[in-house]
Amino acid sequence: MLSPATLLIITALLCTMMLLVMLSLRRSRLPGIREWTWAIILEIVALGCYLCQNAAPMVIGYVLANSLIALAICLFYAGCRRFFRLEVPWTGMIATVALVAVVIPVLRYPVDYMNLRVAFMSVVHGIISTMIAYTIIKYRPAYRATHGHMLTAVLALVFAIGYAIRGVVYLHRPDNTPLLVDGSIINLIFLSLGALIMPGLTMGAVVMTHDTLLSQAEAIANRDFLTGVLSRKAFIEQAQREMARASRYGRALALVMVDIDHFKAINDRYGHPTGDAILRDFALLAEASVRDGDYIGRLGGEEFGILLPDSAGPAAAVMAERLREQVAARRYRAGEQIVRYTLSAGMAVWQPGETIEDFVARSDYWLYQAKQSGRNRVQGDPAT
Ligand SMILES: Nc1nc2c(ncn2[C@@H]2O[C@H](COP(=O)(O)OP(=O)(O)OP(=O)(O)O)[C@@H](O)[C@H]2O)c(=O)[nH]1
Repeated sequence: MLSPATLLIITALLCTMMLLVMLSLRRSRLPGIREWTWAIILEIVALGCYLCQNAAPMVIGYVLANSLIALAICLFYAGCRRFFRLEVPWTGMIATVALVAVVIPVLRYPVDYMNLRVAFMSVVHGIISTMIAYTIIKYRPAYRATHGHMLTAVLALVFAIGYAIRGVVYLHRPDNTPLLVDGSIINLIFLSLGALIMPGLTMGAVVMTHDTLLSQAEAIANRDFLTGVLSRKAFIEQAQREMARASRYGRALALVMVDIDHFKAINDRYGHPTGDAILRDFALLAEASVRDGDYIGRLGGEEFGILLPDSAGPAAAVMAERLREQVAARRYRAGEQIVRYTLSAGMAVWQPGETIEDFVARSDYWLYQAKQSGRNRVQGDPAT
């Protein structure tokens, strides 16, 4: 049968493995990793102190061990707050650890109120585990699947409930056998719960970190770094998905190609950084001008694509013309100077069976025509 001491040794090994995984994530520089790393280090040290309970001075086996355990769970909570870029309530956390450091010796000397100590520590763990679960559920990203976050929150809740039960059970425990000696099944179950909390939560933190890193990598791959609109690759992929949808449901789909006029001259006259700022300015104007569900992508230097699902020619022409007018009326302030710019646009409505290359080429053709006939205008296929 597993003894309490063996359980603690296994936990310490588990924590060490989770520490190595956590250390491997430090390079990501995500907030929260440092606090989570310290939490697991302190947990390992606390387990060492517990194991020495019979050999070491009482202050190490009881006061230091419990204070470190409390500090570890507080630091894990701090890591969660930092992960979501929230303020960390350091004062409350220091007060909690100080309370543990005071209450534990009071419940140990001169009379050993062991069951009361266990109940007290269970309350501390239960409250902080609930706060961890609440923080993760409340602040998890709303715009994507968050299985890793939910896993961690559910784990924290399970631990909170387990600690609540443990507190109640130990308050009603008839004998006062020390936990490290008590080989009863109920003690082993509760010890396992306490032993698993830090490696379990750390595993959840690792999954949340991976999830965040993956979504950051996706954003980098799919977004144009200068303007924040879709990259060329992501825009073309989206256009292909919308073409399939238009084909399946017999819906309209329009593509407007936009090119800022005489952009080279803007760069030459005001400098490259101002040219960059104009590209960002245009992207902001375009984003404000399209409907939810439309897509904007930067296809090359100063060329953008706007994809309008469920829009036939007239609706797309109205949108393109409105954007052209807004840009022509725009006075962009760059330091002391006011920069004015215009755009040319070519528009095409997707024809069933048409490939993405032909669709883009048709819009490009009309963009070329708009440039040739004097710029600052929108042109499109007369059939649309
Ligand atoms: N500032 C800035 N300039 C860029 C960027 N990408 C491309 N360009 C510049 O955009 C300019 C495009 O010039 P052209 O292709 O001659 O086109 P244009 O001057 O806009 O002339 P038309 O399109 O015929 O009206 C080039 O000078 C590129 O160096 C960028 O990311 N930032």
